[in-house]
Amino acid sequence: SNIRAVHSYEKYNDLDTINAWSANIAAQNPTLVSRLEIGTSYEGRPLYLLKVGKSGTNKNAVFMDCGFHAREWITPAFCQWFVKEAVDNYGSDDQITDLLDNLDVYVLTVMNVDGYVYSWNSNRMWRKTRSANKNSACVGTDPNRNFNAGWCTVGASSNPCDETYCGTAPESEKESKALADFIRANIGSIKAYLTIHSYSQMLLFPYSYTYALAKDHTELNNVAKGAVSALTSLYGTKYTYGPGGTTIYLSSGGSDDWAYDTGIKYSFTFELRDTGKYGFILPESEIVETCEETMLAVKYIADHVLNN
Ligand SMILES: NS(=O)(=O)N[C@@H](Cc1ccccc1)C(=O)O
Ligand SMILES: [Zn+2]
Repeated sequence: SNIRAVHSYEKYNDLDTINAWSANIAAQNPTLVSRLEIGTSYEGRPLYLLKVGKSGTNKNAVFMDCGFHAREWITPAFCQWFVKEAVDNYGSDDQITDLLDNLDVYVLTVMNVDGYVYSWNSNRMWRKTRSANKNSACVGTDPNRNFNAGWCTVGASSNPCDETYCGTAPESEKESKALADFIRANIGSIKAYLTIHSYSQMLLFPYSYTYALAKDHTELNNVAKGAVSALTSLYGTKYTYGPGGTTIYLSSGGSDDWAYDTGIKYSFTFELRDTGKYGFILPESEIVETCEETMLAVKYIADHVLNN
């Protein structure tokens, strides 16, 4: 039908509503927001990237994505919240104004668009992409096992029927390749990579594909510590933080490890609310609090990037 759902920041929005929202927020804030397409998905849907920041030349940037895993609906909700907060508070909130004057924030609101649509229409617990696998009836690749970082060595499966299927090769998925191509093309300016997942209430950083400490471990650990205390200060939500391998589990092919090894020092994975009571099916009543507290952590990291 041609009836368009009304967008709300306090509800989960389907992909059509999100795409209408991203077109509108760019059109209504032409000096702060522009929308570009960085590729198309397996099923042919556009991958829209929002560029948020005062227009200027050779600014540094932060890249943030949401919706890697289809069922993690709180994450696109947070990416939308971030953009809304940025445009609503630019000019009034000093931290936001400083941030957007000096940094661009690239926001990929939904990375796994096909999976997200499938989780709305067919299987709420879907995780992977929706690409066909040769010689298998099983569908999809885990996009967070599909990057060129220790690819398919630990914590990933070469069985297309598994939830952590690594794909046929690094960046085998059109969505992974589009993201990696954009970052490679802008590697000189992108100083931070934030990938937003749920659930567990954790702030993770490289590595997940090995227990070896990242060369920047001490700094990343200190930034994570500060970001988590900023987050916790609002509603008391408890987060743990540390390298992915020891904090959650060993896993390879993750986008954060790939971004870090590609030269983006400030690479973090957020695992938003909750710790398992509702899990991926976080009630809409928790969207606002989750977004508000996560904003504090993201602003803390962006501030560190700006001042280092
Ligand atoms: N969001 S989640 O529940 O799927 N957990 C993540 C955990 C994770 C986070 C960062 C790098 C690798 C793995 C996952 O991809 O398994
Ligand atoms: Zn995830």
